[in-house]
Amino acid sequence: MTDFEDISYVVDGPAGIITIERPERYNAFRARTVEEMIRAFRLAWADKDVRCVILTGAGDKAFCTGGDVKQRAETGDYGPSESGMFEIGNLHKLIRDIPKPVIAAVNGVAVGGGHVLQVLCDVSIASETARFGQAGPKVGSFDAGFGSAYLSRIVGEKKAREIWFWCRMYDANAALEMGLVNAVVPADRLMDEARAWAAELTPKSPTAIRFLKQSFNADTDHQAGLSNLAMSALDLFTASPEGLEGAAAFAEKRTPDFNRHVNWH
Ligand SMILES: CC(C)(COP(=O)(O)OP(=O)(O)OC[C@H]1O[C@@H](n2cnc3c(N)ncnc32)[C@H](O)[C@@H]1OP(=O)(O)O)[C@@H](O)C(=O)NCCC(=O)NCCSC(=O)CCC(=O)c1ccccc1C(=O)O
Repeated sequence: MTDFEDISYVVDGPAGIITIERPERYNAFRARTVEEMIRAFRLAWADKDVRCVILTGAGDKAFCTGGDVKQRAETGDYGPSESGMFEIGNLHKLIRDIPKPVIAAVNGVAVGGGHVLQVLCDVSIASETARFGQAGPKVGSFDAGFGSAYLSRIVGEKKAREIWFWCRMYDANAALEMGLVNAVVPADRLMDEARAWAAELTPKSPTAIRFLKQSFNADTDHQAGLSNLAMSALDLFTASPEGLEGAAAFAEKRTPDFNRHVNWH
């Protein structure tokens, strides 16, 4: 496919490889990026030769840094898309619903909505240089759906709350220790390792894997409802003065001032 602008999609043996191609924005996504990823995942779903998907980012700095905060500071949204929608929730559901394993090849920083993407992948392989974390409370955003609920299934409630409330960054070994990733390899071996994991799937029964994936998902599928609610809440929050202050502060490279928004009910 050559008509992608923000991503690339290539089929390499049994793997459909989706690469976010916005290194100048640390592979942050805008509405168009999300829409293109959805198209690529659908191509991978329909292709009988593709046995798994590898999701990665261009360059050696970032896997994905979530929503494009500069775009949000400029226009108050994540920019135009063909559908007119910002379909991040549909992308999350697609990563879960595609009946083939999705491997995150985390080549750099995975933060905010970018971290949520790697959390939702079936397995994650990290380069030694990868870093992980959530940033919502720093930039006027949050993911109260899969990004928090499913994360706590992976690392446990205490750790998930630490990750979200304190917005710290964790290195690849810390991520491995807390079960956030499956393996850590030197940066120059990352894609070979991801391809090797993909090749190992080839002789396995695709139908058994499909049933297994659906079975794992069934246990947390109720979180899709939570995710819908969270997206609606986030739409309101990001347009609020508090949400806008977070994005503006990031774009202006200053500390946000949330003090006047303290408002407990
Ligand atoms: C990632 C950093 C920690 C890296 O720090 P550092 O190594 O010091 O590099 P920098 O100099 O900061 O960054 C280099 C360069 O990249 C630009 N950049 C980085 N991140 C972004 C971004 N997200 N958007 C736009 N641009 C970005 C940065 O400005 C620099 O450019 P220069 O031109 O050189 O100045 C650090 O960069 C950092 O903390 N980044 C911000 C991370 C962040 O806050 N991400 C967004 C979190 S909110 C979110 O993702 C919402 C997602 C979403 O929309 C959503 C909605 C509804 C439900 C769910 C979701 C969801 O979960 O996805």
